[in-house]
Amino acid sequence: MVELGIVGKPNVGKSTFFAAATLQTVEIGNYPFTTIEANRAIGYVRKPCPHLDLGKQCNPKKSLCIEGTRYIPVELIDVAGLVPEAHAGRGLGNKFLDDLRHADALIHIIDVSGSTDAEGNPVPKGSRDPCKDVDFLDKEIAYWIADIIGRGWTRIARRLEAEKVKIEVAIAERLSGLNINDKQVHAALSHLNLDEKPSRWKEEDILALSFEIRRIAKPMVIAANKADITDEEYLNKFLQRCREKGYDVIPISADYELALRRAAKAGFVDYKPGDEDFKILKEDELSAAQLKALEKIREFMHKFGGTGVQRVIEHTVFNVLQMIAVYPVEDEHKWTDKDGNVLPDVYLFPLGSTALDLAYKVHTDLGENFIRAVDGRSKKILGHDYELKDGDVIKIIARR
Ligand SMILES: Nc1nc2c(ncn2[C@@H]2O[C@H](COP(=O)(O)OP(=O)(O)OP(=O)(O)O)[C@@H](O)[C@H]2O)c(=O)[nH]1
Ligand SMILES: [Mg+2]
Repeated sequence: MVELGIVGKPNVGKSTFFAAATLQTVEIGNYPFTTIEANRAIGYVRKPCPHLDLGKQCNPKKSLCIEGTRYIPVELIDVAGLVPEAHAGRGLGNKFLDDLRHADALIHIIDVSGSTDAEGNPVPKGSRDPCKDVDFLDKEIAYWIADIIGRGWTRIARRLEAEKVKIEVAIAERLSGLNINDKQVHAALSHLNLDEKPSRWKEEDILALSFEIRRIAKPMVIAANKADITDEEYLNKFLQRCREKGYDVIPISADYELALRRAAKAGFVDYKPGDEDFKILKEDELSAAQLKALEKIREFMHKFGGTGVQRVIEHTVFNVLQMIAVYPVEDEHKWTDKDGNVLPDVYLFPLGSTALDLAYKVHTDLGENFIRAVDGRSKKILGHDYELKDGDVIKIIARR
C-alpha cells in the first residue's frame, strides 16, 4: 500500500491532519510533543469507479465505492514533531524517523499562522515567520539518511573500490530498509559532482548526496495548515515564497476537516472528503454557536475550494508520486472475480508500471506464470510490457 508520512515541527497540526484524514482517534493538544509514538491508519484517495462504465454496481473488497467514486486506501503515518538540530539529539532526536522507513512521500505540515515557535511552543499569532520552518526539515531528514549511509563509511568505501562494486548499488543496499533503490541513488549521484573515489568523500559530500536522495526518494508536499486563522496577505506571501523555492504547497485547515468529518459521521452534515461544500442535515439539533462555526467553515471552503486536506493527499499520490489506479479482474467481460464480485480490487501503481507488474502484485504465481493480459474494455490482448493506464480493467492469463 502507498504510505505517506506526516511530518513537521511539534504542535503544527500533524495529528489533527491525521485524525481528519483517517477518523482515527488520536491525542491532539496545543503543546509540543503531544505525539510520541507513531500513529498509523488508513486514509483514501478518490477516482471515478469504472463500474460507471459497466453500468453495474461494484463489490469492492478493500476499498470503498460511494456514489460512483472509488475510495482507494493509502496508509498515513503520524509521527512525533521534529525540531531543528534533532539529528544532534534535540527534542526527541530523529531516530523516530525510522517509523517513516517505508514512506513513499512526505506531507510536511507547517503552522502558517505563525503561532508556534521553532520548538512548537504557542506564541502570539504572526510572531513566528512560517518560512523559517520549511527548510529545516529537509536538513533533518537528510541527516537521518546520511547517518545510515555514513556508518563506517571509509572502511566500506575502500572495500567497494577494491571489489569494484557499483556505488549506487552499495548505497541502495544500505538504504534498502528505507525503500530507496539504486535507480534513485543513481539519479541523485548524477546531480552531484562527487569524487569518483567514494573513500575520499567527506561528511559534507555524504550529506549533499543525502539531500538529493531525499528529494528523489521521499518527495514532499507542504500543507500550509491553520490557514483558517491566518491573514490572507500573510498566507499569500508564504505560498509565494514556498513556490519560488520550488516547493509544492497547498493551504489547508486540518481543524475544519476534522470538524466536518466528525459532524458527517454523527449525521449532522452531508459531507464527503474532498467536497467543496456540505449540506446541514439536522439544523434543529445544532446550537446557534455550532451553526455559526459551520458557516465559518463554509466560507473558508468557498474561498479555498474545500478544506485542502484531501487535496494534499491526492496531490501527493496522483501528481507527485504519479500513481494510477488499476483494477484486476478474472472475467474480462463481466469484470468480476471467481466469486462473481464486480471490480473487487484496485491497486495503485507508479506511472510506467506494466501488465507484468500487475500480475506480480496480484500474486507471485501469476507473475511467474504470466502468459498475457486482456484489456477489459477493448478485449485486446496485452503483452507483459504493456504500460498500465489509469482506470485500466485487466485480466491476467497465466499458466496453471
Ligand atoms: N486554528 C487551527 N488550529 C489547528 C489546526 N490544526 C491543528 N490545530 C491546533 O493545533 C494544536 C496542535 O495540534 P496537533 O494536531 O496536536 O499537532 P501536532 O503537530 O500533532 O503536535 P505534536 O504531536 O505535539 O508534534 C491543537 O491545539 C490543534 O487544535 C487548524 O487547521 N487550524
Ligand atoms: Mg501529534
